[in-house]
Amino acid sequence: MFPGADEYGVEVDVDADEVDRLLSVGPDDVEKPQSVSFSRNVFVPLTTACRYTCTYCTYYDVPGQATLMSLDEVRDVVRMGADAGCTEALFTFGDEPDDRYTEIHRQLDEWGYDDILDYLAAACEVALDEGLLPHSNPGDLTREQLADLAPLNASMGVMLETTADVDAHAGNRRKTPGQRLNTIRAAGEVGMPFTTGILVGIGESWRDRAESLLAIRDLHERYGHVQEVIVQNVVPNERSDFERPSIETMRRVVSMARAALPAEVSVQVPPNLSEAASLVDCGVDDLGGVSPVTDDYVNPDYAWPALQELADIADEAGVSLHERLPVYERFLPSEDSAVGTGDECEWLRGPIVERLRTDDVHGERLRSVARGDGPLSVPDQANRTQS
Ligand SMILES: O=c1nc2n(C[C@H](O)[C@H](O)[C@H](O)CO)c3cc(O)ccc3cc-2c(=O)[nH]1
Ligand SMILES: C[C@H]1O[C@@H](n2cnc3c(N)ncnc32)[C@H](O)[C@@H]1O
Ligand code: MET
Ligand code: SF4
Repeated sequence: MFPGADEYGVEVDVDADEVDRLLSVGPDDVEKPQSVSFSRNVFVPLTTACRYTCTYCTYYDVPGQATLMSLDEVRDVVRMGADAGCTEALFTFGDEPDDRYTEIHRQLDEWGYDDILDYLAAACEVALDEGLLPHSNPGDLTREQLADLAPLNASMGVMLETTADVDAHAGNRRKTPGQRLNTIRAAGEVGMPFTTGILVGIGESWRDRAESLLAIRDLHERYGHVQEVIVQNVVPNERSDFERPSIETMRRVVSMARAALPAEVSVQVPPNLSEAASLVDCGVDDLGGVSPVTDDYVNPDYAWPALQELADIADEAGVSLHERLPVYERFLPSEDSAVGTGDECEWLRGPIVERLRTDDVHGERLRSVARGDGPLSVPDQANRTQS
């Protein structure tokens, strides 16, 4: 069983024969997708405080130096995103800061919030109010924490990273495979469309990669909630000198991911970190969230490609490009229009469905993306006086 799995009572079924099968899979064994998708997002790094210290990470600040965005700042950035035609507010930040971050706890207390997740809920409400669909990745969560955030998120995510016990997660405050798997399972239990993935090049073996992908498949087979699996290559930064995996390595891991996962689960690579055009024929069918207005705060040295570059990636790979919402189509309410009319939706809760159906300029935009009205169509600056 994987490290830490006992502690959380997570049992995942990883078949040894399947691991062996995946170890022999390469680019010739998978089908090329017909199209690739992406989502237009605005990145909201709520806090730079984090209870962990992953050695590959340049995102977090040490206690005493961490920052917390105010809700006014959140509103400014999501509004800018909505005006630029984005559909997604991406809330990704440090895992729930521990007691060492007195500055963060003091500030949250002063603003009247119990903890960072309570504050995240308020930030999601701001994003919805400004016309965007929240996708939150605040790190590891319990089922109760996920259930509290579920009504305010179109989808959520956490990278499994790896099922292996790697030095990159060493130390007494660290990610454990058991806790990550527990988070992915909890998302399934509450019925939350979910993004997860593996980080490639942090000291894991080929066998670990195969096992990680099969662990994700097993949890998806139980709950049906995994919408996409990110195959993310580690990149060096000013804090760490991890070697970037070669393109041959990435082609083989992406092929493995495609061969491991059922067809309804997308395989994503981030186009700012990887040579995406050379990975499409290995099964990549999604380029993730791309922002016209904010940096990738997790990997700030790696700029987002412009929309034209995404079109070029698709062209070079010989597939079409289309824009999607942060939640994949199969989780949307099903009857009639792109976002349905009935009261029943298996996956999305009231505030999200209401946002999708609101009769304003942002609702129009979300519905047009849901209908698949043209890959690169962005309205001219959304006119607020009309909304
Ligand atoms: O800009 C980034 N977006 C990241 N995203 C955003 C992601 O590309 C999109 O939000 C999803 O595709 C949903 O549309 C993540 C989302 C997750 O749920 C989990 C991990 C990541 C990782 C990153 C990342 O490193 N940088
Ligand atoms: C948000 C996600 O970003 C990834 N992440 C963190 N640091 C790096 C890095 N140096 N290179 C690539 N990905 C990274 C982790 O997988 C995390 O879960
Ligand atoms: N801290 C979270 C995690 O590692 C969110 C992404 S990293 C900024 O899962
Ligand atoms: S990757 Fe996430 S959990 Fe790890 S140190 Fe960075 S912010 Fe914290």
